[in-house]
Amino acid sequence: MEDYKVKVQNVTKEYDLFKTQSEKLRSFFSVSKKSVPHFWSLMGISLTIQPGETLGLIGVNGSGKSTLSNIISGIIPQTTGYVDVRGETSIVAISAGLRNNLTGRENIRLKSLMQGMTNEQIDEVMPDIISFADIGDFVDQPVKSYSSGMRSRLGFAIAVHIKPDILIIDEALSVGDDTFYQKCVDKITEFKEEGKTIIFVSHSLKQIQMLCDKVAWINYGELKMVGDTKEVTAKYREFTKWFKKLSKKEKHEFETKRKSIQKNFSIEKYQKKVAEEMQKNAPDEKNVPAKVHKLFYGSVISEKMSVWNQLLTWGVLLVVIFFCLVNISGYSVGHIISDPSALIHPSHVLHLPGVK
Ligand SMILES: Nc1ncnc2c1ncn2[C@@H]1O[C@H](COP(=O)(O)OP(=O)(O)OP(=O)(O)O)[C@@H](O)[C@H]1O
Repeated sequence: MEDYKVKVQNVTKEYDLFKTQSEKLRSFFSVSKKSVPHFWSLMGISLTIQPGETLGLIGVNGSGKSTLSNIISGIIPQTTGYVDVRGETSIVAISAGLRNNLTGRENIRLKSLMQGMTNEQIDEVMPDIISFADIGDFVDQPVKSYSSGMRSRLGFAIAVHIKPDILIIDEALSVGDDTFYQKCVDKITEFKEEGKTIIFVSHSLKQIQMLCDKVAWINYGELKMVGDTKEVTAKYREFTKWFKKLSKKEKHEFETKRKSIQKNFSIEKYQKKVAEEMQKNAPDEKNVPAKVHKLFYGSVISEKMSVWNQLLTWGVLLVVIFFCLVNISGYSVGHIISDPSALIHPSHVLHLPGVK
């Protein structure tokens, strides 16, 4: 069996850019394919992370790093593709999961319980988490009153103390002060020494170079490069240097072009391309399109209703309405079927008091 901790294969993520909630609801029930603008945040990412490896995710703002780490941590589903996270994994994405209305202490208990810890284990680790987070009396205040630094410190403290198998750190070190930063780096190093797997999302190439064994550069929804930390960060630096030298107009044009590719991405064409490549690499392989279809959709729960499900929903709704009307009319179902007009001439005659 292939030895990996995390494997993502041909992963895409599509967002519908609805303007209002009602537009979203209408589209859910609509059978017609009236187009809503789409945006493909990821356009086919494949990578593996070995046990004990620290993978850095880099890329410009909006390139899809958080989308990918959220998919790996199970916070959001992928649109297509295969995601396998192995072992007894308890993943914590620091940027996510704190409940604003609960206090720091309640959040610690909630997240720890969700990770499968018992109340005794939580009581034992609680003082360590509070001390690591260094949020003082705020621990009994609702998280909504915290500064971004305090939130991040609490998130990080919980994440590292509940001892996950895979730790996902998404931009968490950018908000703390130097002392906290050093504490986090020490903790991450401790994790690495214990052989834990880490996914580290950061804009700081210095942090990436210090902590990561391997780096994946996500560029406007695509995996531009994955491999040795030094090589990938050097290429990324070249790119950012080139980008910074562009004029404001050129930067805008470049970004508009990239975003337009993400808006017009065709999943059907991509699926076809993957099938062609697979067939080219293994000419004797049978049923390649079906295999690729399974790879794309086999482990995905559709966020949208298929046409059949929509028709079924409408069918059930109409049957329910029909039986309600039959009930109100007072006739039998057989009678209504033979004479549908009876539906609008109920058999009951309402006698109002004092009216003959
Ligand atoms: N819920 C959503 N609906 C629509 N678009 C979204 C949604 N979430 C993310 N996106 C878009 O997907 C793209 C990728 O976002 P993501 O947050 O993954 O990027 P990122 O690389 O983590 O960016 P940053 O470095 O700024 O945190 C962005 O263009 C973003 O606008």
